[in-house]
Amino acid sequence: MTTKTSLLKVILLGDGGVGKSSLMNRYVTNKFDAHLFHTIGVEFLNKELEVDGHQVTLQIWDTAGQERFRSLRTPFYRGSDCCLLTFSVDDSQSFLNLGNWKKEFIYYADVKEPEKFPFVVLGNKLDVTERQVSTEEAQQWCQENGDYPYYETSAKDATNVAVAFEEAVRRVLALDERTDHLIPTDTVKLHRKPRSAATCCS
Ligand SMILES: Nc1nc2c(ncn2[C@@H]2O[C@H](COP(=O)(O)OP(=O)(O)OP(=O)(O)O)[C@@H](O)[C@H]2O)c(=O)[nH]1
Repeated sequence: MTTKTSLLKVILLGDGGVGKSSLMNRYVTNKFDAHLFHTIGVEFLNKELEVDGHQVTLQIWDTAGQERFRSLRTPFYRGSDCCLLTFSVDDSQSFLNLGNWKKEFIYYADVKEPEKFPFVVLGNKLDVTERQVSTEEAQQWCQENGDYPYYETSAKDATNVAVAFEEAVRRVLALDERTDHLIPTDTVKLHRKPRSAATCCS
């Protein structure tokens, strides 16, 4: 019997500097770089995992948060199975911008039923001492905007990073059986390259 693996595309969106690349790198390579450059365009990494008995190849797309790279990132929104809306708990503006990121995603990904789409919200840089966004206000935003799961993460010390990505997978798997994503595992090695050649650098 051939084991089946679901190929899921998850995209990280949020303001420049909130830690999207760091979250992806922490999750996939378990490393943290305190001196990352801004992402230009989009890049992705794959991670294989098992969630509740399902084999999954998670394709994590990391996008450039800076406005000047908007046209380089939006073409990659389509086909996303889940969107991780990310802000930094020490940057209130990045929190205020969550709604804009959601709108941008829905528009460019051409989401037909936005109220059903699985968004997960990440409040990153939990390790910092000077917060500008409280847990309560972030939870409230999530509740009022679609009852989204909310995770406070630290890419620096790895707090909640894996559980947040796993929750994203659970949300997608819960939607349907993902039959359109089921591919034999022996074809999945196509996606095992550490970095996509089609991506730009950070
Ligand atoms: N203290 C702390 N710093 C972090 C954390 N995550 C990221 N950083 C730092 O924040 C800076 C920006 O991180 P990036 O991962 O490049 O942010 P980004 O959201 O990908 O930025 P863009 O590529 O411009 O969209 C870097 O100096 C990181 O080292 C964290 O959890 N805690």
